[in-house]
Amino acid sequence: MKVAWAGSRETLELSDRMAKLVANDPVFEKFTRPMLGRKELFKNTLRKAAHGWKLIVDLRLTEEEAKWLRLYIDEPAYTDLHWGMFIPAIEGQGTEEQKKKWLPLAQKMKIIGCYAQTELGHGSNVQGLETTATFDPQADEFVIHSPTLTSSKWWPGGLGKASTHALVYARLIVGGEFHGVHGFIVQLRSLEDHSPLPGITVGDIGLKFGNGAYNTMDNGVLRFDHVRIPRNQMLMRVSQVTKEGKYMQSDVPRQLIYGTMVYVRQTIVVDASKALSRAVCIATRYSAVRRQFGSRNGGPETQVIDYKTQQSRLFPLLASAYAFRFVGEWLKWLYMDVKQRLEANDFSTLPEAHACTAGLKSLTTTATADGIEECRKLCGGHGYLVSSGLPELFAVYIPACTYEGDNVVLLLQVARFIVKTVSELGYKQPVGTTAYMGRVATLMQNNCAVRTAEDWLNPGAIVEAFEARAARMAVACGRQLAKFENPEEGFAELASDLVEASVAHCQLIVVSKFIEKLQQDIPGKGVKQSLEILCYVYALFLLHKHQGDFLAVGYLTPKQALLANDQLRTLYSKVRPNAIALVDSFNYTDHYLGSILGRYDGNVYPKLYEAAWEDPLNDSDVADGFHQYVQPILKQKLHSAKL
Ligand SMILES: CCCCCCCCCCCCCCCCCCCCC/C=C/C(=O)SCCNC(=O)CCNC(=O)[C@H](O)C(C)(C)COP(=O)(O)OP(=O)(O)OC[C@H]1O[C@@H](n2cnc3c(N)ncnc32)[C@H](O)[C@@H]1OP(=O)(O)O
Ligand SMILES: Cc1cc2nc3c(=O)[nH]c(=O)nc-3n(C[C@H](O)[C@H](O)[C@H](O)COP(=O)(O)OP(=O)(O)OC[C@H]3O[C@@H](n4cnc5c(N)ncnc54)[C@H](O)[C@@H]3O)c2cc1C
Repeated sequence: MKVAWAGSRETLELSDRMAKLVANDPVFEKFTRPMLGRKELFKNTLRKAAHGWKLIVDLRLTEEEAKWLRLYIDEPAYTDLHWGMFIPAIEGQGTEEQKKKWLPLAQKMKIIGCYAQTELGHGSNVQGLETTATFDPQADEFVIHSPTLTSSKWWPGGLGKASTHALVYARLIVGGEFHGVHGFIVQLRSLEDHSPLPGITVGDIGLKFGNGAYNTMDNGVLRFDHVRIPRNQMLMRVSQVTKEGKYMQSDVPRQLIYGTMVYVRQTIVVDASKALSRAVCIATRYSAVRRQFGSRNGGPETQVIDYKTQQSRLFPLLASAYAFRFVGEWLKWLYMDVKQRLEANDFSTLPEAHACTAGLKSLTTTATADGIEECRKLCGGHGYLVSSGLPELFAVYIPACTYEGDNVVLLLQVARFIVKTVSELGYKQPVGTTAYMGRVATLMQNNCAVRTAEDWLNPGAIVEAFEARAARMAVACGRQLAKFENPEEGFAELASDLVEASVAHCQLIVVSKFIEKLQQDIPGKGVKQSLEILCYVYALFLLHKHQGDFLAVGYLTPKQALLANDQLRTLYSKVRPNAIALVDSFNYTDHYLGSILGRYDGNVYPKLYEAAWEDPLNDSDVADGFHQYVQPILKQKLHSAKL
């Protein structure tokens, strides 16, 4: 199962090597992180990033190894935005000449870049950005300016203190005409002494949610006062401005300017399974250690993992972690395919890639953020201790529901794609993830054939149920929209229903990709069978949770919904014997898990007890401040017993 989770034996060995490298290096210690003040915390992150980079250079790590190293270091740093957004943006939107100039500098870390798109006033609405880039043909330069307070760049990671350069998204003005938002490489700080260049005001935006957590990152604010950059620092693959001041659009679609977001959304889906599996690993191991009630004749109490309620909350999350792992693998493939096509100027699959990355980013991050919090509750009171690892994991993870596109805004993008597909059904055969809509007549007509709980153990029955639900919800939205004279007004009015239809479509993708994965050759005794059980748990859990949808569209009867739930209970009993093995298969070191509750050796209580004494409050028996603030109250002489 370790191999199945990792993807291959080579990846398992490689990731294991990187995990151990990090776990055994004292520089990457992270247990004191929540106790550190902001300055200390940030300096420590700089130290870790420098040490990480040194290892990459000294050990000549490959890109793949460096990515695993970053994962196991487990600390957001400015380097994420440099490698994860600044470099990919130049790769995707720069001309060959621009790539030749900027990529070697960035890849050798001679410059440090960030991705400065969001502003104080606008994040989701990219076309609403206010920063301007006005072309001055006399000087052959762009003038970058922040005309209002709300145009201040706000949020970019790495901008606050570390970056020397930024990829700034600004409204292009040529000859007094606006040409929409484009990307510009702007130097922010001196390469000599790191001080801000003239016309640049830059700093950190302040503390964020939770202790430690995302506060290792210097999310920044940036303002420009008529800052001049050479013309060739506008990324010009999509459109060009000539020396003479002529704006030219190439054949490349304008949406390619959003290409970096598509890339990162894809990586976020892959990462969702890592964050969720980590929380699930902690909660599962601890649920086997923890015992409450049920002692008979002086025997041991019941392990909480044996309670059906614990299983019905925990096992769907375990199954979701595996489901997200496999859909992430598929999405990576889809992205690589689109990337190759884009390089060959084939843009036909870009809308599908946008809809899939946006929808799956939204679906998996929402489920993961909620899942981490559920795991905290599954660990009872001890889950609330920082030493459980869950509070910091939650605090660091939840912004994923907002960054790279607010999850609701992204589902509305999926809705546009679905509605368009439905409206074109008469004359255009849908392909890819919407191919099922080509069978819409059958899906609208056929009803579920399940008669017994065992009938639900059938991939065909499951896929058809999810297809029928998604198709019927999409068609219902299409019919409702048709009643509006103005389609945009209709879209705004029906937004909540459209979001639900998008969720149904995305859940169908995850379920189908899990089932497709099981059609592959999966070596290892019992591995495929265990994955099949998890796949059914994932699908039937969703079906149970959203049974209202399946019933409302008239595909299922209440009896069939009840049978699905009966089958789910049986499946939980099948997961139980292998639950610990299924989380051990993630192959996480204790360092990476960062949790006393999730320790591999299960030695939870002695370690919790020991850790309590390490809290600074326990440095002395009498706390600082006692004599000043508590003792006077204790010694106070009141005239009356009543206050
Ligand atoms: C420590 C030691 C380390 C050592 C070093 C080791 C190094 C190793 C390597 C490490 C690598 C690390 C990797 C880490 C990964 C990165 C970490 C991530 C951290 C997160 C940081 C966060 C960053 C951000 O948040 S950046 C800002 C993101 N912002 C958004 O997402 C904004 C959301 N809004 C939008 O996307 C748009 O504005 C939108 C889509 C909502 C609306 O846009 P619009 O212009 O108004 O468009 P619209 O009219 O609706 O649609 C027009 C048309 O275009 C289509 N469309 C829209 N978007 C896209 C798209 N992206 N692609 C393609 N097509 C798109 C849309 O569908 C419409 O189509 P039609 O209907 O056909 O016209
Ligand atoms: C930790 C973190 C790191 C970040 N890093 C970066 C970075 O490196 N670079 C960068 O450029 N940006 C970064 N961002 C910014 C991030 O991309 C934006 O915050 C994000 O895109 C959401 O935009 P917003 O803040 O404008 O939200 P808003 O759009 O203001 O959202 C507020 C509410 O309005 C709703 N809403 C908005 N529009 C609609 C609509 N059309 N229909 C229905 N509901 C709507 C949303 O659902 C949400 O509930 C980061 C943000 C965070 C939290």
